[in-house]
Amino acid sequence: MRIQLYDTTLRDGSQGEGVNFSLQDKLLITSMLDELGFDFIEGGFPASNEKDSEYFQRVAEGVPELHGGGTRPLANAKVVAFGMTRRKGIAASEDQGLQALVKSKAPVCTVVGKTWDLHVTEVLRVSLEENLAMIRDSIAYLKSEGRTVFYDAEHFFDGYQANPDYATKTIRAAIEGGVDMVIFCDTNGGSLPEKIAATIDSIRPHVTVPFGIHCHNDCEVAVANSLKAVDSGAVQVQGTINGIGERCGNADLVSVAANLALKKGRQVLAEGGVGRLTEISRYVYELANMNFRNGQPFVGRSAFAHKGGMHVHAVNRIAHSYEHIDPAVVGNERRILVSELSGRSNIMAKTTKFNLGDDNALMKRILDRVVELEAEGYQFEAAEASFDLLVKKEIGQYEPKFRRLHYHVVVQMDASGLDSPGARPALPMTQATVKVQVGNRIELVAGEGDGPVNALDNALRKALVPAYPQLSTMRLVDYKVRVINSTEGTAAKVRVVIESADDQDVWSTIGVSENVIEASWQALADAIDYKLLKDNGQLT
Ligand SMILES: CC(=O)SCCNC(=O)CCNC(=O)[C@H](O)C(C)(C)COP(=O)(O)OP(=O)(O)OC[C@H]1O[C@@H](n2cnc3c(N)ncnc32)[C@H](O)[C@@H]1OP(=O)(O)O
Ligand SMILES: CC(=O)C(=O)O
Repeated sequence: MRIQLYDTTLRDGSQGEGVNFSLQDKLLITSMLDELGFDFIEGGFPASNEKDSEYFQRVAEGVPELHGGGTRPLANAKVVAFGMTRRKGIAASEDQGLQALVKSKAPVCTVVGKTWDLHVTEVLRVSLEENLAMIRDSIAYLKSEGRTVFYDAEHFFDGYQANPDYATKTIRAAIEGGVDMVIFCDTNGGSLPEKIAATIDSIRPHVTVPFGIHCHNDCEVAVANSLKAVDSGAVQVQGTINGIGERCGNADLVSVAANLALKKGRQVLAEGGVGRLTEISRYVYELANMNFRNGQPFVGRSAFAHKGGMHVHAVNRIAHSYEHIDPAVVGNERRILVSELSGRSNIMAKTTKFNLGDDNALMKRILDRVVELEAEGYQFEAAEASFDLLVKKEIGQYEPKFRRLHYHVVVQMDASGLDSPGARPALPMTQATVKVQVGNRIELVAGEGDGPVNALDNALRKALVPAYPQLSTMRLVDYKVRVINSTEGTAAKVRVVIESADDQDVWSTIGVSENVIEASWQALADAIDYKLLKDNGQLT
């Protein structure tokens, strides 16, 4: 049986700290959710702000095509407008929030209402009877306007525990109002799966309409709770992509979809939708301007990354020995990491592109070198391009493309700006001079930059571009520095990892030294070496 997936990334997800989608972001995410086959997309709270009310007008005109320009109508999903039950003491038809739902023209409206008597009397400060009327009237009004109506029973599980009789009356009021589906919400995220199952079993005889589940993740079990509710008869799961949302977030619909499809044999999404879960997860992180969560189940970069030597040995023989599913099924990929925890199998898997055969002695030599360098502070799992260069050196196929003769970096700052109150000090002047040998030529070149590494990079590139013009297409995209043994104060070693890119590839290189400039030089030099070998076809 199909389980409906109701995405609230654009409403409850936006309630997550630091999350703020622009209108265009919302339209793009809507388009991708629709492509994957999500059933419902809760686009926003039209009574809350202009952006959300405009969203519904724009979706009615069409969502952006993700590949190529133009707009298109939704193909799979229905868009949902969110609001709350009418305010106390007024008719539903007079309530501005409900009017905003009607004005949104969304075919489906979800209204949230109070289940927990504590919230009714102490937060809303209305009588228990008035709250029942607010629920009933609001739903009846939206139904009279021709909408499909879902009722989010806020704090359902806590409310039922506190006063099951009253909680049941609120659900009956929704049904009397003509609701199409009741959604049981674990709003505070404090319930465990056994409470979800027991509460649903207890209320079920009173629920004559289909029901769904909406869980928050405050106990880190929102996905488990959602799956449990499906076992107990829920036909809809509400959640957000990557679990973003208020406080600790919502049930991660990516994991919910994957578990329902792959573990429980339930039908979800459109054909091919499960295979795009990794894509949508990363897309939403990008638009939300959030870092990917490497350890995220199913779709994280590390979800199928094998590091321990014994694991890699086994995975090389039979992949599912250490994988619960084939990563490709959710659009992810297997990765083999190299580190001091590796065995020969990691090295063999990482060097297949060099066609080294199964030369055990060579694998052992490369492994020993990795272990030795990692003991000095290198970390090759973060710098796969430097690992490739290490392999080339160990197999005797490395020819340096340039030789460092000398570099000199100056950072100069004077007292300007310090004397006049309120003035900001000038930026330091940074210059680097680099002397390198390229073939028979000696190049002595100076460069400037925003900081010492930028100046060094500019000078080194300037020195090498005459011999290797392809370096002008390469750029530095990320620079990370980390103190390795911080207890040793200024004598501590630092590890620099640089990410570089050209029009085709992105690669990472590493340097380690007591001196941050020297560590940066090593990583920059490796980045350039890698680019030159790659462009010459010498990395296969
Ligand atoms: C569980 C959830 O996530 S529900 C969704 C929560 N999301 C949001 O709150 C984001 C959008 N919210 C907003 O933009 C604003 O809070 C608005 C527009 C909804 C309301 O703004 P304001 O009118 O300024 O009220 P404010 O936010 O301070 O307080 C909420 C009001 O709604 C009332 N209220 C809360 N829930 C309900 C409900 N289910 N039914 C009716 N009234 C309710 C409260 O009693 C309070 O009114 P009061 O001050 O008269 O007692
Ligand atoms: C409706 C909702 O977001 C909640 O109860 O958590």
